[in-house]
Amino acid sequence: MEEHDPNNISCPYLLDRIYLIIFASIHTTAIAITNVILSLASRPEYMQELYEEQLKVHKETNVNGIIPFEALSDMKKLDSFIRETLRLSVNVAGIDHLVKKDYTFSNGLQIPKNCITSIYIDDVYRDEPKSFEPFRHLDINIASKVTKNFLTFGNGKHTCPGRQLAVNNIKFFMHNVILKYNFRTVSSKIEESRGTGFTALPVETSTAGVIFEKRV
Ligand code: HEM
Repeated sequence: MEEHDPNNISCPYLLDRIYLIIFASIHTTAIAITNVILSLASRPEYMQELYEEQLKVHKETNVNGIIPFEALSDMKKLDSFIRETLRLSVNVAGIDHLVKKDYTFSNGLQIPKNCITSIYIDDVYRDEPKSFEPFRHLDINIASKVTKNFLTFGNGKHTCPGRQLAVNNIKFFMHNVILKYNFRTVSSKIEESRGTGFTALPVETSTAGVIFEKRV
């Protein structure tokens, strides 16, 4: 791909970039939604609590069957469930960055310029227990909030700028699915994302079946 010259805007260059962002944003959000569906289907014991919350939000806020954007902040339990799923379904390593100048860490470890580094994300998450506790983040109520031990959306200068949009989409989607269906895994067991190398993708690799039953 050609280099970007701010004094001579190239339409093909910009379109290439936009195409990449659209592709990446849809793919990452779809993976996250699949993880949340699998996560809840694996733990149907939380379904009723989440259903009651969605029903309350729907009854209190819907206008002609449509809920307003502001209603998203009333879905505290759903938000926490999503964050806990995102916390525990990340890749073992990732968030690759190019080192732009020689760098020495405080412990003496040196990384030369032009190296590509990956973060050992799995290790960062050991700051908190690895057990799935869906309502651990109730006080945060913004599943996209970046903290030192929550790296799903990266951190620092290049933190994902689409994270709020992604979480909003996941919340709207889950709100509607929970209101319409009861669902559980075919195996009645917890189905995890399956790792391929250091990545964890539910979509391509998981063969877990999920049964959806329409609510009456
Ligand atoms: C659940 C969904 C998503 C996940 C897990 C995700 C994750 C990430 C991660 C880990 C990064 C790298 C951050 C870093 O280098 O520190 C990133 C960057 C980025 N994301 Fe997302 N993302 C998601 C959705 C989206 C959406 C919906 C959009 C756009 C509408 C988007 C646009 C971007 C862009 C433009 C960057 C590059 C930022 C930069 O380099 O400064 N992402 N994302």
